[in-house]
Amino acid sequence: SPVDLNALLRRQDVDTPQNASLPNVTIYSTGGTIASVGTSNTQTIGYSVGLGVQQLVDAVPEILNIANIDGYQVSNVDSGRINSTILLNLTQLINAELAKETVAGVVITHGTDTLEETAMFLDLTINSTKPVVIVGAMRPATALSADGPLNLLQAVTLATSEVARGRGVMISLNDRIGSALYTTKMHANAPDTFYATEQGQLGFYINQVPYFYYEHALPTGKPFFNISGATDLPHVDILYAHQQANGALVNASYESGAEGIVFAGVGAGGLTPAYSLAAQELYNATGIPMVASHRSPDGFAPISESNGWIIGSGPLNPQKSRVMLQLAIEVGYDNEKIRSLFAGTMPDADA
Ligand SMILES: NC(=O)C[C@H](N)C(=O)O
Repeated sequence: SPVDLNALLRRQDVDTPQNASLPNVTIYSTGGTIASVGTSNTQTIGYSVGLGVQQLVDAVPEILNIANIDGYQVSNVDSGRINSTILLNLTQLINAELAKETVAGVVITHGTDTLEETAMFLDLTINSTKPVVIVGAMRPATALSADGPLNLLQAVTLATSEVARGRGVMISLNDRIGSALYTTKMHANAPDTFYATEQGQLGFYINQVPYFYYEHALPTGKPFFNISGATDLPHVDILYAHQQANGALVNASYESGAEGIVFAGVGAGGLTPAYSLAAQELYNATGIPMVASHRSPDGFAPISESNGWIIGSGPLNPQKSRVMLQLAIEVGYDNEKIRSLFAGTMPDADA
């Protein structure tokens, strides 16, 4: 492995009793509000990350009735600080862990702000049908009505569940189970923040038991990228479209090293005039892939014809499109292949 995992990571043998009749679940702790502490039990903003994976498990002894737990402290940061190194470590560790016959599934604890990006990245790079569950919280561990402990209990339960297999990476929070491709953070503060877009939720917990609405299924066109040799991920920026957006940002992005650009377009992926002009000029000069997504949380940016220079993101939102584009560039897709990749996610696609 190109990344020296032993140097970067400290395996924490979470000290829990082992019960041979229970399944084994490994928890990867990265930080976020679920691992945060405030100065009082009423503080729900301005708290800091501080708890390790052992403390997260200690707070919910009920978990030990469900699974034997092993854990890694992969990072302990606000999710705005998650980077390619952490992502690559996570996917390499998890792929190795899930290859072990003894492991039933894994849970990743994560800040909610960028949780959907990590979920998308893992979903496209983990090669296993075992459950992979990413979970967070909106209230710090010290708050009255902290949501982390029950969310963690549900996530571990899901990771042991036979019916959760073959569904890709699942985002689990506040009783809901959603897919990595179609779940997005909708509220900046409230505990009930993760909602699926048009494509719908996968399932729900009733008395902490996961129920799925549909038989095993994966989102249409969900690819797998083998990036086991990657040491970094390509620089891809997102430019937000709005009235009178500044076209100079397009070149600034390229000049600072972007290998691809995603636009959070207006409506169904509209770039607005100055972005459009600058982006087409940049494309003519460099050929770097540019993807038009939609700043509206739901809907589709149509995939353009193969002779068009811009590639529609289909249903994927800008942050998920960025992850998809980074991975496609990393494995060497050309622009036509990238176009087919996004086209594949459209309902009814036969691209
Ligand atoms: N609720 C949260 O976890 C938010 C936190 N700022 C994070 O994303 O790390």
